[in-house]
Amino acid sequence: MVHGRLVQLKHNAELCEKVVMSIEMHTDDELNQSSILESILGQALGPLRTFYNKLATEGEERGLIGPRDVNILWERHILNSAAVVPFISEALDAPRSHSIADIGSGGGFPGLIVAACLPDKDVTLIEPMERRVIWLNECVHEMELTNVEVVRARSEQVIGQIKRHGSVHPFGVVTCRAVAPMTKLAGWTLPLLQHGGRLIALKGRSASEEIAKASKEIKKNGGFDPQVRQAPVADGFEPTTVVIVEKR
Ligand SMILES: C[S@@+](CC[C@H](N)C(=O)[O-])C[C@H]1O[C@@H](n2cnc3c(N)ncnc32)[C@H](O)[C@@H]1O
Repeated sequence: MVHGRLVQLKHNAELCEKVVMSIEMHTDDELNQSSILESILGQALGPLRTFYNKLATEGEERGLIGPRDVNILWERHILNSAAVVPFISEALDAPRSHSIADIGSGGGFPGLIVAACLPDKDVTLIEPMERRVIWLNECVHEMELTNVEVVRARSEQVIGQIKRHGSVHPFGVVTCRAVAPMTKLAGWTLPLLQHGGRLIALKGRSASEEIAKASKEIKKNGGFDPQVRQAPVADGFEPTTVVIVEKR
C-alpha cells in the first residue's frame, strides 16, 4: 500500500515537471533557459519558476498582465521587481523592524518576488481588490512561501487602524510599483513606516519630477531626503529607477 502510494506520488511529480517544462518551452521568453536567473535569484528561483509558470498560463486571462507581457515576464516583471531587493537588505541592515509592506501588490509585484528572495523577513501584501487578493493567496500557497500575509485593504485603511489602535508604526520598509504618483503615495506609504524606516518605490523615468512635485506631501508625512537611484536589473538589461524616502 505504502509502495503503491509512493509510486503514485513519483508519477505525479514527474507529470508536474513535464507540465512546467512544456509551459516554459511554449513561451518565447529567452531568459527561461538562461543562467542569469540563477545567478540573480539564487534559492528564490524555485518558487519564482512556480510563479512564472502560473503567470504565463493564467495571468492574461485573469487580467494581471497584458498579452505582450507573456514573453518578457522575467525581465519586465520578475527581475524588475527583484531589483529592489539589495535596497531592502541595505535598509534593514540598521536595527529597525524587519518587516516589509508592499502596497498595491496587484499580481504580486514586487511583493511576492521580495518575499521569495528574503525568506527570513515578514512581508505583508496590502491590496484592496478581491480577485487580486485571491490570486495572491493562491501564489503564496503554490510557491510555498511561509513569510507572507495578504491583507485585503487600501493602504489608508491600514494606516487608519494603526492610528486608531495607537500601535507603533510597524514596518521597516514599504515597497510599491505602479500604484500612484508620489503626491498620493507619500500619504499612502510613509505613515506605515516606523521612525528610521524607508520607502522604496519602483518608479518610471519621471521619478525626479514626481519627487519635486510631492515635496510638501513628503514633508507632511514625516519623509525626508528623497533620492532617485538607478537599480541594476541584470547584465545587458536596462536598469530600473527606484525612489527612496527616509522616515523621520
Ligand atoms: C497598476 S496596479 C500595479 C500592481 C503591481 N504593483 C504591479 O506593479 O504590477 C495598482 C494596484 O494598486 C492597487 N491600489 C490602488 N489604490 C490602492 C490603495 N489606496 N492602497 C493599496 N493598493 C491600492 C490596485 O488595486 C492595483 O492592484
